[in-house]
Amino acid sequence: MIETDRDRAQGWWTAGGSTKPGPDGGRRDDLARGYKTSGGRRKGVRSIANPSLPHFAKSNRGTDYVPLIPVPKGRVVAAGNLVTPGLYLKDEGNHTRIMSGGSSESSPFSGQSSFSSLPDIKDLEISSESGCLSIVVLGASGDLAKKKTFPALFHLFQQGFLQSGEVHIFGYARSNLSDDGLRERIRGYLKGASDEHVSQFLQLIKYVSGSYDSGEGFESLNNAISEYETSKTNESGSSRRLFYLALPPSVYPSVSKMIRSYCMNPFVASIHVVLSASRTGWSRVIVEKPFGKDLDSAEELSSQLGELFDEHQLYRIDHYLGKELVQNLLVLRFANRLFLPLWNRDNIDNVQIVFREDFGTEGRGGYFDQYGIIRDIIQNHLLQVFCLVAMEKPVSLKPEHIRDEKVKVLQSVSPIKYDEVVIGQYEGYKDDPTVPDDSNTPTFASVVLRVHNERWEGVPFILKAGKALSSRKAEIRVQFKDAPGDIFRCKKQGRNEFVIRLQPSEAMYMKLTVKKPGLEMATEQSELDLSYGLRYQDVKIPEAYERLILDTIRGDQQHFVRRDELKAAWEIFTPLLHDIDAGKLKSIPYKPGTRGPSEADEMSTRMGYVQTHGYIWIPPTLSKF
Ligand SMILES: NC(=O)C1=CN([C@@H]2O[C@H](COP(=O)(O)OP(=O)(O)OC[C@H]3O[C@@H](n4cnc5c(N)ncnc54)[C@H](OP(=O)(O)O)[C@@H]3O)[C@@H](O)[C@H]2O)C=CC1
Ligand SMILES: O=C1O[C@H](COP(=O)(O)O)[C@@H](O)[C@H](O)[C@H]1O
Repeated sequence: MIETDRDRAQGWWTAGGSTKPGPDGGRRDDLARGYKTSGGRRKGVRSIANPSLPHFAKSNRGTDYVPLIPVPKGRVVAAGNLVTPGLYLKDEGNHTRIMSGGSSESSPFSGQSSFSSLPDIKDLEISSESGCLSIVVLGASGDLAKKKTFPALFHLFQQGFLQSGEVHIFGYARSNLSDDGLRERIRGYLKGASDEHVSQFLQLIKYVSGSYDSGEGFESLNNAISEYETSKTNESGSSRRLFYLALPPSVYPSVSKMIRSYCMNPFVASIHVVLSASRTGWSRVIVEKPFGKDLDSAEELSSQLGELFDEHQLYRIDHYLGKELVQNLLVLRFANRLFLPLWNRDNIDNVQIVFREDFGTEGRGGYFDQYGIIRDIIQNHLLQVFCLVAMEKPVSLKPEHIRDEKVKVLQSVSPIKYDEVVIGQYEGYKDDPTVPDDSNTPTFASVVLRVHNERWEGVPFILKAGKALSSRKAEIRVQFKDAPGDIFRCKKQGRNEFVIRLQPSEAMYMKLTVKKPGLEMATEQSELDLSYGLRYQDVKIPEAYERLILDTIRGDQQHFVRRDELKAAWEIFTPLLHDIDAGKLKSIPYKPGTRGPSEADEMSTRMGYVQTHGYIWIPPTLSKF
């Protein structure tokens, strides 16, 4: 990409790069990012006097230190204008050079160690939790935005996490809408509050219309953001800018380039320099799934986004990671002595992670047919849950420590065996006019993952998802082995199962064998039951999106998918997906409103799953006590 007018106007300058000099002596990757460089070799920045300035942070991407010196629009950069101690910008007509008065020996570019005592870039960002906040919803006219994104923002507003005085929300899309037009579209989705409260929230929203690939719209968007910032702080740019891409993935690359070129907080950029302590803030981008269709396309998308943003600026959302009981998994596993010695191949026979929906693709057939249930649910939502069930204990709760462990367990998954896969398609799916008549796309799949490590060797993890089934639920079912030495002769009644129901009606329960109350010495299946609705009656469980947007504002990436995690996830499923796409595995038809193909239940039995018979759950009630 070539340097844009906006870059010139906003005056982004980098002082280095890592690849070949570009045509003007700048480096190619800097040009690709839309920055203007100060020289092919790090000439202009060699002599920064004070390497311990807190204004530099290292790139997560590599070994380079590439400071960006922003020159906001309207600021006159006179030759020798001092911008920060030891650093100044020298205007050289077409070029601005970053200069300093110090010696080259102390250059921070002479080696990584120069920066070892500097705060991590993330710490710098987390510290800037106050100041005005601009939330930009791209794709504001769409389904996800009105059903999930705006309602989540509204709930945060209701709970005081977004304050009228310091937040503004910008909707951006192609549709020709007025501010009020967008507000009226959203209003009906904002539930559980007075009209007055809803109106207060809606007043925070402004709409900007523009295309997803031209500078004009994004320039208007940036002007609107800057105007708001100026009205709050008398200075454009001193804010936190959050971009939510509620868009089809096909436009991610162009929209990301536009954001990068036109809309970033000009005082804090990717690999950044903060000009003064008062001008802090950040720019972060939330990206929705699907992140690609297979390993290659996902990697291509990751590289495109990686050219534009640092990993710490990218929040790849998987809304299952925002669900209450998914967030509880690590606490359950690692804060309870009870589970520590049991959670392994010696005690656990099999694990099921199940997603069921009692409705079909409902108007989304065109999209769905391109992806199928494995890409839609299993490769992301269920695999994330799988990671939290199967991973080892992280060193700490730092996001990187947790994500390191997730990557490790993904990398330990053996290649999927096709006799451990069942795929199905519900009858009637192809009635959707947007679905081809010969579609083999699965709307149901059950896939066994095997983890080749000391803890899990031999334990099948059955990941099962389906649409148009008999019920709606998502749960994790950990089935334990039989108790050895069956002196009660109760083995046939069923095994211990620990069930974590993610939805609906969040609950966790342990199915176990007890003495049947009464005079006889007989046994039966019962449960230790923690039903959230009963135990936490006054607690409103937050929506996944609400929680994850708040995490992004706080700069906590724990519940977001890291690039290498995504890659490892695609590595597991890509060969299978390619073979399904090529018709090598056929979807078995099943009737809507059933359990899916019976072959899936047969496979679960083959994997060792023993169904409990005659177990009846009596929902607890306090009425008798
Ligand atoms: N706190 C609470 O809310 C509690 C609720 N309960 C309720 O009690 C009921 C029974 O509980 P539970 O035994 O755990 O769950 P279910 O009876 O729903 O399912 C038990 C297991 O059997 C499988 N299964 C069901 N039907 C068949 C079939 N025809 N062939 C093969 N496999 C089958 C299910 O698979 P699949 O997942 O594919 O359906 C699941 O793995 C449920 O409704 C449960 O929600 C129980 C305890 C506490
Ligand atoms: O990501 C998706 O998730 C929904 C199910 O989400 P849930 O929170 O209601 O369980 C699913 O319907 C959709 O197909 C998929 O794209």
